Amino acid sequence: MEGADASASHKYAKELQVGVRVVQMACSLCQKLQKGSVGPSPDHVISKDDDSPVTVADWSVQAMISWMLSESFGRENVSIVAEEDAQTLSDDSATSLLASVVATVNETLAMAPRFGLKGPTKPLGGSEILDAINCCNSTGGPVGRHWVLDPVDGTLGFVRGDQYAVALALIENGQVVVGVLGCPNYSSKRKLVNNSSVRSDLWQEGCVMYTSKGSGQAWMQPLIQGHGSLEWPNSASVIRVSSIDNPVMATFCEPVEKTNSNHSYSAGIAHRVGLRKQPLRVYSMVKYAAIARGDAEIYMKFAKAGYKEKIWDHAAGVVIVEEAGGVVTDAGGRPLDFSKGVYLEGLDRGIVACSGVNLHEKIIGAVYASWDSSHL
Ligand SMILES: Nc1ncnc2c1ncn2[C@@H]1O[C@H](COP(=O)(O)O)[C@@H](OP(=O)(O)O)[C@H]1O
Ligand SMILES: [Mg+2]
Repeated sequence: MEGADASASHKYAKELQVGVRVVQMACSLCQKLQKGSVGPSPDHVISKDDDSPVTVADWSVQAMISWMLSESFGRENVSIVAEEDAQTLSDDSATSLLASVVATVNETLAMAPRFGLKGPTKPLGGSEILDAINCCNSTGGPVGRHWVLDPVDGTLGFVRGDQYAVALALIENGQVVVGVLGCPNYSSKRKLVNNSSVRSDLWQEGCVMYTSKGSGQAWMQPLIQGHGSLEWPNSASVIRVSSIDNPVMATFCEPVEKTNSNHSYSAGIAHRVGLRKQPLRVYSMVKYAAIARGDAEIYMKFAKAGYKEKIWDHAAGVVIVEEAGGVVTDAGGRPLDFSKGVYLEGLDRGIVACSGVNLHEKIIGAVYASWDSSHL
C-alpha cells in the first residue's frame, strides 16, 4: 500500500468490513424505500422537535445497524452515538409507523447472508427494534470506542428523490479511525452534477466509500444490487482527491439549503479566492464523497452563529477525505475535534474541506480577510 501504514488498516480490519457490509445493507434498504417498493411512500415524513424531517428509513437503518453491530461485536462492547431516538415511534398513536419500521428492518435483516453477515434466527419484534434504536444513545467522548451513525444524512435529499448518505464511523479515544459512507444515488461511474434529481436509470447505481485512519488510502465499491452478494475483497477501487490546485479550475460544493450554510458568504470567499465555477449544491455528506473521489475540490459550510455541528454529520466524511489525500479543518484552520461528545465543540465559524493544501490555505486566508465584513 502506497504511503500506507498497513498495521493501522489491519488493526481495524473487522470493524471496517462489518461497517461496509452494514452500510451496503442500509443503502439497499433506503433504495427500496425511495423507490417505494416497500413500506410507505418516502413522502411519509414526520417533523422532529427541531422541525427537521425523519422517515421510516432513518429509524429502520438505525435499528438495523445497531442490531448488526451488537451481534458482531457483543452488545456490551458497543457504544453508538446516533441521530435518532424512538420516542415518536413508541407512542400509542404510531403503531402503523412502527409496523412499517419492523417490516422494513426484518426484510433487510433477512438479506444479511448475502452481505456476508448473520441475521437473526427469527424476525425481530417491535420492542427489540425500539430497543435497538434507543440503545444508540451514547454521547461519545474522549475515551474508548464509539460508533457514530447518521442513518440517513440529508433526509431532505432523500424525500426529494435526490442525494443522501448513510454515514458510519468509529471513534477511538477521540480520533476517527474508521469511516464508511454509503451514497445510494451517487453512481460509482458518473460524475456528480447540479440538480442531480434521481432518474430511473440511476436506481441501480450508487457507491460506498470507506477507509481506516493511517491506511493512506480510501476505497469505493459499487452498491450490491438485485440478488448479488458482497464478496471481500471485491470490486473496490482506490479513490483519490483531485490534483487541481488552481482556483480557476476548481469546483466548490455547499449545502443546498440556505438555512444550513450562508450562500452569500461562501460566494464572497469564492470571489476572493478566484473560483469561477458555479457552486455544486448537494445534499448531505455526498459533498465529502465528491471531494474524496475528485469530482470537486472544495467543500465549504458556514452555518448560522449558534448552530452546533454534530459529529455524525462529519466523522465518516472527514476521515475518508483525509485518507484520500485531502485536508479538512474548521474555518480557522484547526482540525475538527471529535473527542468532546455529540457536538464539534470549539468549531471556529465553519468547515472547509479541500483536495489539497494550496486551495485550503487560500480559503482559510480568505475567511480571515473577510470575516469582519460578514454577517453570519
Ligand atoms: N440550521 C442548520 N445549520 C446547519 N446545518 C444544519 C442545520 N439544521 C440541520 N443541519 C444539518 O445539516 C444536515 C444536512 O446537511 P446538508 O445541508 O449539507 O444537506 C442535516 O442532516 P440530516 O438531514 O441528517 O438531519 C443536519 O444535521
Ligand atoms: Mg445528518
